[in-house]
Amino acid sequence: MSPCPNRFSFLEGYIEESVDILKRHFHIVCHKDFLQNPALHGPKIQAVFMWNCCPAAEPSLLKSLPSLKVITNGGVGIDHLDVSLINSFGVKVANTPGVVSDATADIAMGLLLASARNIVEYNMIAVDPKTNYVPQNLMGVEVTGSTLGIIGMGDIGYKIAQRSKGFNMRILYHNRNRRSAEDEQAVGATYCKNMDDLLKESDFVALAVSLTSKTTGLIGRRELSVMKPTATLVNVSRGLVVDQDALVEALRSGTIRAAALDVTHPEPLPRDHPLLSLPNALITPHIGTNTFATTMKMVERMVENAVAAVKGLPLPDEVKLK
Ligand SMILES: O=CC(=O)O
Repeated sequence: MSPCPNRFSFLEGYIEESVDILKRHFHIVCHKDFLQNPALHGPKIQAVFMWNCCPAAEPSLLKSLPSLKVITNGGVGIDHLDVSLINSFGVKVANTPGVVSDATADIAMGLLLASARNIVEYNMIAVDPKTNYVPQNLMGVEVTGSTLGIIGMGDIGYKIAQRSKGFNMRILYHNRNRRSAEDEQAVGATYCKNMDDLLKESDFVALAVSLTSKTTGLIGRRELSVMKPTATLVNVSRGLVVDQDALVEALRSGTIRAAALDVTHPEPLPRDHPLLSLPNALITPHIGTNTFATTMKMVERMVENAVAAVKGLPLPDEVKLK
C-alpha cells in the first residue's frame, strides 16, 4: 500500500513501532488532541483506530466525524461497540480475529498452569529471604492427565485445546455449534451439548466465548456449584461472562478451588475489590494479546481494514450484524 497523507485517523495507546505502520497510511490525530479542537479535526477523520479500553463510540462522537468510514478495533471482541448504531452513521466496523488467537490461548494456558502450580506464590516465597520454604504447605494440583472443559470453541478455544493436548489432558467442550469430526479428532475433544456435563467433570474450566446477551452471566452461582470443589475457573473472554459476586462467594466458601482471570468487570478492578485479596484468585490485567508480535499483527490488520474502507473496497474483517 502506498503512503496516503490525505487520510486522517485517531491514535491512542500504540507502541512506537506500530505507530510507524499507521503513519505510512494515515495522518494521525490523537484522541486528546481531537478533544481539544473537535471542530478542526472532526471533518478530516476517516478512520478511528481503537482498542476495547478506549472511550466508547457514542452518537456525539460519531456526529462530529462526518467523513468517518470505519472504526477499526484491535482485538476480536467488539462488545464495547454498538455496531448497529455505528452502521446507522454509514460507518463500518472491523476487528482483528485470527491474529489474536495464539497469544490469547497462550495466556489461558499460562494462567491455568500458574494457578495449578502456585507459581506466583512460589515466586514471592523465592524472592523473600524471610519466608520459610515449606512446599508441603502449598501443594499444586496436577495438570498433566487432568480434564479440561472449554466453553466457547471458536478459534481461541480450539487453540487452547491444541495446547492442552500436549499436557495429555482429557478435553471436553461446549459451544453453540459442534465442531467437525476432524476438528474434534485432531485435538481429541469431546462435545458436551449440555454445559453442566462439562462443569461436573472438569478439573479446569476455560472460558473463551464472546460476550453477548446470551453469554453475559453464563457462569453464575448455580454453574459454580455444579463444578468440582477441586476445580479451577480460567477466564480469557470477558469479565461479564462470570457473575463476579457469585465467584467471590464460591472462592471464599471453597465451592471451587481457584480462579485465574485475565478479564474482570470492571477493568481494572477497584483496589478494594474482594477478588484482589483472595489467595485463590489469580488476576492479570487483560493481557491476552499483549505480545510484540501479536500487537504488530493487530495493527497491520487494523490498517488493512481502514485502508480498504477509505478506498471503498471490501474490508478483510468487517463485523457484520447477524
Ligand atoms: O480482548 C481481546 C480481544 O478481544 O481480542
